[in-house]
Amino acid sequence: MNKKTVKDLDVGGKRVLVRVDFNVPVKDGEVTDDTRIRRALPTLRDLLERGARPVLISHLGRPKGAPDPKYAMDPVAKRLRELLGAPVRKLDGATGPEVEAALDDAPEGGVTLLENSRFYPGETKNDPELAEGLAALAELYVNDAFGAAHRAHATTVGVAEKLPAAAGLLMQEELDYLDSVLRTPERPFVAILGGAKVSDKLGVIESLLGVADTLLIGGAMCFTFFKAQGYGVGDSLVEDDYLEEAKRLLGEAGGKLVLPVDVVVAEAMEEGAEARVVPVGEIPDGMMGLDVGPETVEAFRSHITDASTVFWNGPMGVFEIEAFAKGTEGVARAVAESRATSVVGGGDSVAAVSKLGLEDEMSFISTGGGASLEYVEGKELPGVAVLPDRIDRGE
Ligand SMILES: Nc1ncnc2c1ncn2[C@@H]1O[C@H](COP(=O)(O)OP(=O)(O)O)[C@@H](O)[C@H]1O
Ligand SMILES: O=C(OP(=O)(O)O)[C@H](O)COP(=O)(O)O
Repeated sequence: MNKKTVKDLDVGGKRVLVRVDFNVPVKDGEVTDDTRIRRALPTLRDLLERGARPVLISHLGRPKGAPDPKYAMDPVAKRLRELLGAPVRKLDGATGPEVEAALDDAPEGGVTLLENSRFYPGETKNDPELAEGLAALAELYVNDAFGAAHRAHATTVGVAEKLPAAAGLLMQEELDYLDSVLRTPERPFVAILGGAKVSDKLGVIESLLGVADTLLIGGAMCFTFFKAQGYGVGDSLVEDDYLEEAKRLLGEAGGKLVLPVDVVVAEAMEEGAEARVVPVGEIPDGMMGLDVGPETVEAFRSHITDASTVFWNGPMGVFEIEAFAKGTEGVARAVAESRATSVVGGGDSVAAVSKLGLEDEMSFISTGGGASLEYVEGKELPGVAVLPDRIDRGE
């Protein structure tokens, strides 16, 4: 990676705004997977050791541009406090005179965590006024939020244009690893896609098919393909705007694109719902597909076993609920057991792998799902593109 990093900045005594991706799963006020927080610690520790005063900002979930207690950063602050071993102060805003005044009183040797950036409507619009307000909080900017680098938002792009900026250590590690392994993968290269951000991910399938030898599709997105094939999908999640594209992709991809042969269905996506396995094409009306079935897991496993490189983003089903977790578990175990170089990316995929205690069996855990997908496609990530290049001394 030829970008300036935090190591190139003279941070001593300075206030440094750090964009982190603390978009972690939260249940009943507790962070249920802290991978993204732990992975940001090296940058935070480096800044603290060099006498900087870090001010952290992140989004959490997808609130609609206004404060929403469900997405407040307090549970994240609590977990960060336990992990960092230095004081963590959490503020209830992310910009404005009150925040500025609070930062003027910042105690030495700790970090300040700002409130969810998506409580501000300007964040996702990359509004220059919000970026200006954020830039007023610090003297330097560091982006360590690889998981959000594919978003051109005020905290990832706008503010980077207004302050001296650099990449954080996690950002550097992610880009260096993904560059070395996925841009020139050892073949066969098998990509596995799942999850629920269907409209985000359907768009990348075409370019992924250009890079991978086989693409295994599970999660919610397979139902758009089934519907495009003319199958009944009951109440499963479907992206109707993509049906034509799905049809075209199915025609063009041939055997490269592998869909489930059976699915787990239930009447509702909830704990205790009665689940059963049905062949694809036999999803009853009033039921929804919430996981891939056992025959699919076996079929996917044989592709994974033959692979030399595996890239996985998105759980195969609603793994948070026991009855719909077997597909994700089966695929996770197959990837863990394979001899392939394996990269797992995405907040929920990583949560699924760590829930099973399989992190150490993967070659690399990427903190970004959508971001790693776009990177593998060969796209430039806006949050990276905006950072200044590193010019070696003597050049
Ligand atoms: N068939 C399905 N129907 C509805 N939701 C699903 C289905 N399969 C997986 N999901 C959900 O997808 C979510 C993760 O999706 P996504 O955010 O795209 O993955 P990642 O964070 O790994 O990139 C999980 O919360 C999971 O419950
Ligand atoms: O969780 C994230 O992406 P991922 O689910 O693709 O890994 C990032 O924090 C980006 O979140 P967003 O997709 O709401 O912009």
